[in-house]
Amino acid sequence: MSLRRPPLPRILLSNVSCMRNAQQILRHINVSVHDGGALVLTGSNGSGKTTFLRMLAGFSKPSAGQILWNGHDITQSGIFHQYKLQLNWLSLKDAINDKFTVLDNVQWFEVLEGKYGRSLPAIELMGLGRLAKDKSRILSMGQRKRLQLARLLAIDRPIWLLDEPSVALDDEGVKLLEYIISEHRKKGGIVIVATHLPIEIEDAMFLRLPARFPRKMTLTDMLDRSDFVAP
Ligand SMILES: Nc1ncnc2c1ncn2[C@@H]1O[C@H](COP(=O)(O)OP(=O)(O)OP(=O)(O)O)[C@@H](O)[C@H]1O
Repeated sequence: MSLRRPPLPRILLSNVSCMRNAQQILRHINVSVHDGGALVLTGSNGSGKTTFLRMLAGFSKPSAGQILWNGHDITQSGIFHQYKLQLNWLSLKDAINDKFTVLDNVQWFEVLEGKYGRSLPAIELMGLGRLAKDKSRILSMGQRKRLQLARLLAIDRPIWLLDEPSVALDDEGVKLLEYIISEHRKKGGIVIVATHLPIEIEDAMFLRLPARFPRKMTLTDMLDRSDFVAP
């Protein structure tokens, strides 16, 4: 009988902690993500969701523990060089040049990636086809977000790191976001999302980061606690 080893997770966080300005933001995080997997980060404002994504993107390093990609520590320079080519980062800063057309704002990234022909279909899928030749400065907030999502599709890298991707999207936009996440995962892509808003992602793992500054207990909290005895 041959015993097959379980496949190595594509991404593994092993006992990862992160400090910012001498303050502990993330503490002892252990999580693994396989191809086709999705991880949803939730938690209150300031709990460290963006910090988590930035660490995965390599913008900051863990203060303890390791982030492994294919079993290799991403902070090693040779590995990081290959790892960063796998990443597609979507943040609240949209990096849209208002003077460029909608199409140019997607195509420019696609060309840098050495790819061709994906931008217009992506823009159309995201419902911006009619605006493709317009200057990006006329876009609404939700349309700007759709443009960012079109970029994800045009660049087409395997690991998506999405910081609040549904902010400013209408219901149809959220459905499109859910659709492209699902299609990406079917191809073996990985999606890691920080969000406050509900996004339907099938079989996603959820990681709720604890509040960094828990609010003070109110009288109601105290009365709700079964072990609380009034003085
Ligand atoms: N550059 C920095 N230097 C020092 N502290 C920082 C820095 N960036 C973020 N922080 C702190 O790290 C903590 C976590 O911030 P982070 O942006 O990761 O939270 P978040 O969960 O994404 O919050 P939100 O839900 O508001 O987007 C916050 O207390 C914040 O003040």
